[in-house]
Amino acid sequence: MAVYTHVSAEALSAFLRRYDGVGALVSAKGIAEGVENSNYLVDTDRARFILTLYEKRVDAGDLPFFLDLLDHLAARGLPVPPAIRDRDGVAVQQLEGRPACLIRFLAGVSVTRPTPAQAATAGAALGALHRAAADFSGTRANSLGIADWRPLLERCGGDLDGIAPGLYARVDGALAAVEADWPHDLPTSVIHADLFPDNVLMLGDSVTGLIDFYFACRDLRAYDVAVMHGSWAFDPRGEPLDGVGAALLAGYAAAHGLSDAERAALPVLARGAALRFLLTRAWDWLNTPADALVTRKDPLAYLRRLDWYDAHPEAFA
Ligand SMILES: Nc1ncnc2c1ncn2[C@@H]1O[C@H](COP(=O)(O)OP(=O)(O)OP(=O)(O)O)[C@@H](O)[C@H]1O
Ligand SMILES: N[C@@H](CCO)C(=O)O
Repeated sequence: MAVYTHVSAEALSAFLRRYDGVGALVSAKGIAEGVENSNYLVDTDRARFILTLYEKRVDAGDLPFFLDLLDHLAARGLPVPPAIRDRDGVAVQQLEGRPACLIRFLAGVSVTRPTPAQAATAGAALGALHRAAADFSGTRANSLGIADWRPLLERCGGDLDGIAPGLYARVDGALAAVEADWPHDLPTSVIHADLFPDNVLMLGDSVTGLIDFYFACRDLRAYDVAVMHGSWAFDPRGEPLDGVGAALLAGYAAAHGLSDAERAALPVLARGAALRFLLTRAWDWLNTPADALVTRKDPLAYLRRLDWYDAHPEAFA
């Protein structure tokens, strides 16, 4: 469970009183998903909300960018949850010593084993997101982009071999190959950069919510497609799901378009995305505080994807 910061009922009640019309606190439960921020499901006598307290990887200075992006996408009809402003127009508050936002609750559930039909609509939602982001002028560098992976590898160092024998050398070699082949001339825009199944809320085959924009940044659009491929087209252990990757790409291409150059780059972008999540998961695996209520995510599930991408260069043809 991702609850790093505990919120008392008194502090939460006082927090809610800053807002007009949200009602009085009835209950608050820590949410059992996620690893980055502390999230609570908050029920008042009027409605349901999400309370997010921003933790380790979210820089408070970036919050205005994320919140402006959510407002921009919501204004264009995307199912994203804007932060609610208090009666003074303030979205980012302080609660229990952390930056915190009250966020509109969106209906839907995230799928753990997507079908091709669900992957197609989720891919189309990413295409719609890229279309809507095209005229968003805000910008933020990718703080977990290709330039950051080697420093992260070196920070993990030989401890990686404690996760799996030979892991450091395997990642070092794979990263060198990705660095050598990385494309630098593909189209960029603001991208989500973490659109895993757990960040897409669905009812049946329809997308009802796109959440967790806290890695959004300006980077290659096709890298966003590769991040989605790695997280959607495999089961949680890293075994490929029949037809799901192809359906995801078809959904994205139909909604947005995917050039031949972008498609040709997907094999290296997908190996890069696999390394990004392998490395951040490995870092968390090695450094998660003992008292955190968080379920660590398995770094080796991304080693299996890396192996699969190496063995299937034809996957994106
Ligand atoms: N606006 C929302 N409406 C409904 N549910 C939400 C909303 N925001 C978050 N959630 C729920 O809270 C969970 C955790 O949220 P989120 O993914 O933002 O956390 P995180 O710690 O940043 O996660 P991650 O590990 O994916 O980076 C989601 O899986 C979802 O169940
Ligand atoms: N979605 C990521 C967590 C955010 O870095 C993962 O599952 O590893």
